[in-house]
Amino acid sequence: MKRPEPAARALDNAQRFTRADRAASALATRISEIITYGARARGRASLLVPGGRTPIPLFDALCGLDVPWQQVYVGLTDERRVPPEDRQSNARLIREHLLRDRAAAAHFPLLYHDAVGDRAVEAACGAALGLLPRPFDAVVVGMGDDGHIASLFPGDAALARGLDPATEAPCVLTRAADPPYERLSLTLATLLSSRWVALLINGSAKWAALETAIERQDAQASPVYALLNQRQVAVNVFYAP
Ligand SMILES: O=C1O[C@H](COP(=O)(O)O)[C@@H](O)[C@H](O)[C@H]1O
Repeated sequence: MKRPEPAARALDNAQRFTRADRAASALATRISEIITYGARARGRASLLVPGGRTPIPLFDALCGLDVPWQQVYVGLTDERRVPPEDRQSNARLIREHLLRDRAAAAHFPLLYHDAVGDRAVEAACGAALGLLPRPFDAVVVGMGDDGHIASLFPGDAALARGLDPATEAPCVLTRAADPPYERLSLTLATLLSSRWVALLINGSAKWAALETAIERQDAQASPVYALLNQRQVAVNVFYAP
């Protein structure tokens, strides 16, 4: 089967590094340039980042860089439905690894809210996101070995809503199998409302999952395919084995 554009282009143009810390450092430098430019040009800049283990070296590299952080609004691509002090919280991860050193001056609206009812939780997520300048200056997306992006999981009941390019919903509630938490995920349409997008992946298993996604051409089976195979904004893949 012919590899579809623009997904194939994203893979062909991937920036490959020999080590994860080198990929993290190059991505941190690029992000610092983008958000510094955005803050100077428009007064405020926004940066969305994923949770998980992969971006930790990126956060460690980025937090000490010379950026007008007090003009930067940091947000998450997704969150677990747990309070920010919980060990599973992505907000806690961001506070521990990114919002320190120079980056401690950045703004960080929380996606999680202890609202009652699923729609209220989604609405609170959307309201928090509304505090970030749009289009976002830079969005970094992570990916699981199963091809999930943000918290948009294959087989999840909310996946179609999360991938719908026409949705006006900024956030959807989803459910992960492992660990079994309810999640809050930005919809793909929201993730793509950005001036610049990167996909950060480490490890040969994730690269193989990316290639499988492009071969299968099925976003329901591999949500990352929907991220790669769109023409709204180019996806810059940063990869280290
Ligand atoms: O649960 C999550 O998983 C993915 C991938 O995490 P990693 O540990 O394999 O890097 C991440 O992109 C997502 O934001 C996070 O909530």
